[in-house]
Amino acid sequence: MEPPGAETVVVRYGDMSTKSSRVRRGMEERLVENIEALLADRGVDGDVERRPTRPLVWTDEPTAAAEVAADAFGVVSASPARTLPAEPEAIVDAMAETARTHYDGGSFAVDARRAGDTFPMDSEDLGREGGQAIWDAVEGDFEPEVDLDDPDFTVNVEVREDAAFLYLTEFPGPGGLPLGSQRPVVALVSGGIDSPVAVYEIMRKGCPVVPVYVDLGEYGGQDHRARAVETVRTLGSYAPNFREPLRVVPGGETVELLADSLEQGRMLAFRRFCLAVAEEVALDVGAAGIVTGEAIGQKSSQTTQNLSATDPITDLPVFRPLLTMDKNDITERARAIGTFIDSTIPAGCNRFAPAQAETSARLDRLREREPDDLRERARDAVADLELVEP
Ligand SMILES: Nc1ncnc2c1ncn2[C@@H]1O[C@H](COP(=O)(O)OP(=O)(O)OP(=O)(O)O)[C@@H](O)[C@H]1O
Repeated sequence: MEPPGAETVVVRYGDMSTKSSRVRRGMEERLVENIEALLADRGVDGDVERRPTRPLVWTDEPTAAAEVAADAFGVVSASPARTLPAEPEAIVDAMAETARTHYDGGSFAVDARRAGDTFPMDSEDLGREGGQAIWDAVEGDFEPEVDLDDPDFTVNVEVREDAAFLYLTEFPGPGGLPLGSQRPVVALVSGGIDSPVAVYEIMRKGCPVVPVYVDLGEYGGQDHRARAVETVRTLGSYAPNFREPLRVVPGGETVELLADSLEQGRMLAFRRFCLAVAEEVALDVGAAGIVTGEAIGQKSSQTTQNLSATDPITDLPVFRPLLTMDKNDITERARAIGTFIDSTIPAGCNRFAPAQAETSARLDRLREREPDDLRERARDAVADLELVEP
């Protein structure tokens, strides 16, 4: 719902506001570019204006533009709004007009906020005057009731030094930092439920992502790969100006070798191979680290002991945004961001996991058992990777 005369979107951000003014300015510019790219990608008109603390989108489609802006990383919320002079009379009149258009009975409230000290009224008085104006505007047709705690209808106003913004709805955003405000990372995407959520979470913190899928050959198959491609496509819709093709790295030969030669430690040797692959790609693209979808104890291969045995294959930091999350919460997140359906494409792959899972691997034993040339294998596989545009 938008107020009559709405012609803008008020964009609010969170963590960026704690930065120094120089850093914040850079991030605001980044955020503006990202919102512009999202609007263009989704075919919604809008001109984004960088303003201190509140970027605006000038648009003929405020509700659609607010929904798009609320998908930008860094944004806490976005509201389709009407811009008004920062003057009590103009604001109170617009509140009454908004109520005449949208109020259809029940309780109501005015939520007024004020920044700066040039406005000649405090927010409580503005709320009271606006409430009275709304009451007068609708009492002929309804029996209005004021309820400040749980109203059916709320008219919000944010008064700033140079303008006021009247709005009825807030679309929640992901929070975090604007994409591109951190160095890129390489993400290992298997297309399961977890790794796409990990990618989303690291993007939410500002890191552009180079996605990598290790093809399992006979142990994977077209559908296993399709899950990765589809989830990367969905994730790309949040990052149109940072979209990277999926790097599909042929791992079939190594997976077969591990399946034939290792019972104990097979999964962990494969995980180490994946990390070595990711490191090769990271060196190539200048990425600052590697992202996986692992969470402590979610699978036998993901005990803290096992994680400590896989990481030493790489010198890069391994980022695990889901480390302490529970499966239910991860699944809920996957549904919310739209990757869940893709992740549940039946992959029908052959069983690579050993009958007896290892939960407390020792690095020295793992090194003895795994092929000596795991790194070279990773290097060779990366040399043969295929770029797949999702
Ligand atoms: N074939 C693969 N290609 C790329 N990365 C992979 C692959 N298999 C596993 N990974 C990485 O290792 C992590 C743990 O792997 P695991 O086998 O436990 O996950 P999964 O169930 O296949 O997928 P997910 O963790 O995405 O739900 C994944 O989150 C992912 O980051």
